[in-house]
This record gives sequence, C-alpha cells and structure tokens, in this order.
Amino acid sequence: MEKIVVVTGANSGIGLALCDRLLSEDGRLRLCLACRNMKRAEAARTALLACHGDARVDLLHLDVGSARSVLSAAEELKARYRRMDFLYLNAGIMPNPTVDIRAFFKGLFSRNVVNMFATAEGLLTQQDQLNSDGLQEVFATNLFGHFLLIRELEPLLCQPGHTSRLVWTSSSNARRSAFSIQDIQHRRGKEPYSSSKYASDMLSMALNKHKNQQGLFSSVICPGLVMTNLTYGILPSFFWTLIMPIMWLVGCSALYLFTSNFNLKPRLTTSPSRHTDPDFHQHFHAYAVQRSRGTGLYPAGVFRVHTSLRPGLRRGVNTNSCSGLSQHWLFLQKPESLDPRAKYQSLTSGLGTNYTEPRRVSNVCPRQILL
Ligand SMILES: NC(=O)C1=CN([C@@H]2O[C@H](COP(=O)(O)OP(=O)(O)OC[C@H]3O[C@@H](n4cnc5c(N)ncnc54)[C@H](OP(=O)(O)O)[C@@H]3O)[C@@H](O)[C@H]2O)C=CC1
Ligand SMILES: CC(C)CCC[C@@H](C)[C@H]1CC[C@H]2C3=C(CC[C@]12C)[C@@]1(C)CCC(=O)C[C@@H]1CC3
Repeated sequence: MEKIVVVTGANSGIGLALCDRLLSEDGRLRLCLACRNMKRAEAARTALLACHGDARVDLLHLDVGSARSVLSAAEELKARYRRMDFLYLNAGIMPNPTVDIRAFFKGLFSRNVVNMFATAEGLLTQQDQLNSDGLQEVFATNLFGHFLLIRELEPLLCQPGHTSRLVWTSSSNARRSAFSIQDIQHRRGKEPYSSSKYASDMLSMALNKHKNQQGLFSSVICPGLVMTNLTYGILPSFFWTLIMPIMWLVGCSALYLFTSNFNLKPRLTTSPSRHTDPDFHQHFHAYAVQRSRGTGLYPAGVFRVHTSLRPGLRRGVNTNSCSGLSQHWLFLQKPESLDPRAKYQSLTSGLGTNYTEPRRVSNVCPRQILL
C-alpha cells in the first residue's frame, strides 16, 4: 500500500532534504509538500522530480502561522486523501535572532562550552511580534498552527485498524527554563524559539498519552546544527566559515569524549553562486550542499561545499549528510518500538557514522501540560 506523507516547510533546508531522502527510500510514496510560498514549493517539486523522475509529489498551500490557512489546508487534505501515514511537522521560524557575543566568549572559557555549542543556551535571543490572528508569531508557527492541523486532520490520522505518525522537528535549543505556563506564548521573554520547541516536545508527549490508543503516534526529533536558511539568518555565511575552526576545536575537545550530547554537522557554502535567480539560490544552496555530486538538484553554478566538521577528530567530505536525518530513521521504525517520551537525536560518531539515538526530553514535563 502506498504511504501518504505530508511535510510542512518542505521547500527548503531540512524539510526538503527529508523529502529527497524519503523518495529515495520508498518509490511508491505519495508525498505532499505543504508550503506557504507556492513559487518556492514549485521549485522544490521540480528539483525533487529531477532526481526522482516517477515520484508522486503533490503541493499544498499551507501557512502554519495563520489559523485560516491551516483550516483550509486541512479541508483540502481531507478532500484529497483517505488517510495519512506520516505528518512531518517541520516548518519553523526563528525571527530576528541576536547572538550575545559577550556570553559567547565567556562561555568559551567555561566548563559549559560544549553544552553552549550544542544547545546555544544563554547565547540566542529573538524578537517576536504579533501575527494577523493576534498570536505571537513564533508560537503560532512552530506550535499552534501544527496543533490545529493535527486536530483538524484527526479523521485521516486516527483511523480504525491503521497507525499514523506525527514527527516534530524540535531542537537542542528547547529548554524547560525558557517555558512558562503563566506565559504560554512567551510574550514577555526573549527566547520564544527555545520555549516553543520545548512546548512542542511536551505536546508530542501529551498526544501520545491521549491518542496512542487511537493509532496515532507522535515523535520528536532533534537534527543537531544544520546549515540552512534558518542558521544563515543567525550569522551570514562568511561568519560561519570564520567560526568553523572554533567549532572544530570544541568538537575535538576532550570533553566530547565524555559527553555524547554534542553534535555539530555544519555544512556551508563557500563559493558564490552564478545562478541568476536569487530566490532559487537562497532556497537551494543550503540543500544543494548536501547532495553528493552533479544530480539534478544542483542548480547550475552553485558550488557544493562539503565541509563537514565533526566532533571526534574527523574533518572530511560528507557527501550525503542527510542520510543521518532522524526523521528518515523514524520513517523506518515501527511506532510500537518507539519511546513516547523520547527525543530522537541525529548524531555523528567519532568515526563519522550518522546515527539516531533517543534521549529523554529536557527535565521532567510539567504535570499541567500532560493532563
Ligand atoms: N537548522 C538547524 O540547525 C535546526 C533547525 N531546526 C528546525 O528545523 C525546522 C526546519 O528548519 P530549517 O530547515 O533549518 O530552516 P529553513 O528556513 O530552511 O526551513 C524552514 C521551512 O519552514 C517554512 N516555514 C516557515 N514559516 C512557515 C509558515 N508560516 N508556514 C509554512 N511554512 C513555513 C519555510 O518556508 P519559507 O521558505 O516560505 O520561509 C521553510 O520551508 C525548523 O522547525 C527549525 O526550527 C531544529 C534544530 C536545528
Ligand atoms: C563568534 C560567535 C558570534 C559565534 C557564535 C556561535 C553561535 C552562532 C552558534 C553556537 C551554537 C549554535 C546553535 C544554534 C544557532 C547558532 C549557534 C548559537 C541553534 C540554536 C540553531 C537552531 C537550533 O534549533 C539549535 C541550534 C543549537 C546550536
């Protein structure tokens, strides 16, 4: 039976890489790219079809940051499909990020250095704003929109005798201390991204508690640090190139030998693109770097860069880092074998092997959320 898979935020970065990986895995897949920008979605579809000629790739307009758009997208999905096997809740934003340079240098010489690089704790703040629904944009996009979508899609996701899966793209930046039940949308704080990712971890657990018996299973993944439009929004690409040696040093530090929660998989583009369409370039170069060579997904003139810095002593060319996506790993697992309270992390071993490992979600979850 063909699997029906929907990916939100599929037109770039991790979402697009996931789509490519899933199509390589299962040729009979019916994949739906749910994106807010149809021009970019169309370009992503064209790129995917150039690699997977006979794939079935549908497009759907979905702005997860708008309740209205979510409701109409859910109606459209219910009209198109009779069930849904996988729903990847991947779309996410980190608006106006600021790096605290002083905290960075202070952290660099502290015992917390590995944790700082792995989780960005104390380093990053964002400036949020209200969206047209009157909600904080970060929570609306990273959490509420996806939750509304799940609720609206229950007829497709909770079918008797069939299991369906939800997979949230969370983050190592998710932190309980950034979340407050008194300020659910993080209106008053400066770390809405961290807070929203923690809330999605909690929501996933709550969904497992309430929906497993109806055949719906939810998992949370953490992709590590991946060079995408989101990370290029934090620092420009040349800056990333500059700080790579620091990251490499941290990765090689002795601490890494004793802590296994450090995972940096930066991929960066160093060469300029000769492609003429800036939109195309912006949304494809981050993905193109992850492809091995000369496939149809390379826009002409975009040079692949393949610097893969791994903690654990190896610096080398990583031709298809996406094979380490934990979203893809989860696709291959039976839901009953998964831990409903775990966060599945993409990790790279000292020898350069990509693997996925479950970790307990940060701290114990607040009872209020799970009830
Ligand atoms: N890169 C990293 O190191 C990490 C990323 N993540 C998470 O991974 C996910 C993917 O991000 P990443 O690939 O890095 O970054 P990208 O910016 O490349 O991808 C984000 C995707 O989400 C889409 N999106 C944003 N807002 C909306 C919206 N309102 N409605 C629909 N789609 C939307 C974007 O579409 P558009 O092109 O229109 O903006 C884009 O396709 C995010 O949830 C992010 O938080 C987690 C940990 C680390
Ligand atoms: C010289 C300095 C300005 C260098 C600062 C380095 C930081 C920019 C990065 C160190 C750890 C990174 C990190 C992320 C962003 C960039 C760092 C803060 C994420 C928050 C990106 C998105 C995620 O979901 C998790 C990442 C954790 C690590």
